[in-house]
Amino acid sequence: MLPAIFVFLFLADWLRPLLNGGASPAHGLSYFCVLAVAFLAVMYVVGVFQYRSTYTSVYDESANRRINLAEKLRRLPLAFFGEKNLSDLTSTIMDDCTDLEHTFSHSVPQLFASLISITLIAVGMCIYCWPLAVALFWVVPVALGILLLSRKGMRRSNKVNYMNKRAVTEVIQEGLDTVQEIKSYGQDARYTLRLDQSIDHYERVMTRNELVLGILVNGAQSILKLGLATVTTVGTWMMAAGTVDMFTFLVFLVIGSRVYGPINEVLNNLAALTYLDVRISRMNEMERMPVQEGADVSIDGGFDIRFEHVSFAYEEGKQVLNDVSFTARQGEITALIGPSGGGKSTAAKLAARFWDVNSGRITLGGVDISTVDPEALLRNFSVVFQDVVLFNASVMDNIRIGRRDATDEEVLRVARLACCDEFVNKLPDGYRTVIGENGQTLSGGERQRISIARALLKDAPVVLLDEATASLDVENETLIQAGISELVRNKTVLIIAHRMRTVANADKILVLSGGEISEQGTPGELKARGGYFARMLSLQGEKA
Ligand SMILES: Nc1ncnc2c1ncn2[C@@H]1O[C@H](COP(=O)(O)OP(=O)(O)OP(=O)(O)O)[C@@H](O)[C@H]1O
Repeated sequence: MLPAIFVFLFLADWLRPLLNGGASPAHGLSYFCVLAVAFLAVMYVVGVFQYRSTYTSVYDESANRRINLAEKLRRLPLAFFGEKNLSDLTSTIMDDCTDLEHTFSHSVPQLFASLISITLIAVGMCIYCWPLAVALFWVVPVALGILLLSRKGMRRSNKVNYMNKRAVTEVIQEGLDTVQEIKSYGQDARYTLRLDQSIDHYERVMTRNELVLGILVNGAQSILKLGLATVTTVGTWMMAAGTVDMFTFLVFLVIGSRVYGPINEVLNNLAALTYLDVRISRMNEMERMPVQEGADVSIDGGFDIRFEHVSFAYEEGKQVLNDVSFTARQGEITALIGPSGGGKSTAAKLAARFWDVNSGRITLGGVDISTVDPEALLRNFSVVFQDVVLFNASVMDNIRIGRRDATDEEVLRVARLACCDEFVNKLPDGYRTVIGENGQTLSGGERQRISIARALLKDAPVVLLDEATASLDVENETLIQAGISELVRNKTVLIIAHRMRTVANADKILVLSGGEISEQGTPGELKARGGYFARMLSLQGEKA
């Protein structure tokens, strides 16, 4: 905008007298040098201000958006993560936010700046000589019209591109996650073919969509070029008719050669804005997901867990638990056993409100857990699953996750109880050794011992042990019993195990089969009844 004004002032002062054969210019070159410097200074100050207000605020906003999305994810029920691909969620938080950030820091400010300067120039030119202004600017609404009319198609093709790109990411992610299985079962060629096909498809569709987009944007930009031709034609005709002077005609030609640049920017930026729709709708989808609500109440009526007529299905029509009722008492060990897929892990996860029940209710110390905030509820739980998740940190820090403010001595005590000493002492830096992503440098049994140490450190009143010792050999399982005994002392313990020797000391055993409780009682009672437990005992050659 300012350069155009400068050019106009200079031409009006220096060229008009020359062309009209009149007086000499009113201002000398030095005046225009000072004016140029002043204009440059104003442009610089405005630029800095614009950078600060636009970029800084956009990046701040972007950081907040990422934190809000991550915070939202944290509060979503686990069901959400079961249905979603994790790489997809990461892409939404990182890539989509980056796209939004880039568009709002670059395209949107440019779009508004260009629109404002074009409007001001157009108004100025209309006041100066409206017929030539019409000849110069008639192309703008036509070009914008073409682009706006094709927005629906652009949105559709952007969505297809986006989905195809996500599909490629998923195939790559799956390949990385399952590299061991792919190699073991000789699936390399099949996997590579699948990856090739999905990349090929993505490229083909994207090239076609880009071509369509290119034709539309270039078509609109080509229309713009007609503007200069109509200015030349109308200007020449008006000069011949004596209704416009040479200087005015020249001003329009000069402005005409400059003004279409910003208009092209507007067209490009408008096209870029259509890319955002699908990204914004994905973020909105995430933000609209219902979170698990509940009050931050402390449980003070003991820690008995009661299942009252609980039914649950992960997917509609596929019932996993059916009218299940039982009580796991504080100070007792309640064991859940039964055939694979019977619903044992599901029951344990429902008790910790990883999912919400479909009907019936679960109470902890008499409080309906669906009314308790999941984080507040989990403060009462120590959980040891078979699939242990470890962080890329030292052994010490991985155990300290159980209780962040634990001293080194407390961490070492529980580590010893969980029999971690034996393998940790062989690591190069002992408890300070960083164990790699998800503890990849450790064996299954070692990872499980760290997980038990974590639970010991947390010392919560309710303990869930889901196949907690399944990765340990009999010798280590026996060794670790001291730690487990300390972990479960005076607690409400729900233990899931396939080895009958692991549950032989339980106070109560529940057999979950087909989502229903088929047997319950003490180990002695169940053995005498000759049902599932007794059969398993004899199959595994163990004594209750
Ligand atoms: N996240 C999930 N989404 C959908 N279905 C699931 C999910 N987790 C488990 N299921 C299904 O629920 C049923 C019960 O699974 P669950 O893991 O509770 O059984 P389990 O008795 O613990 O089995 P196992 O002894 O083999 O660990 C199974 O049919 C399983 O396929």
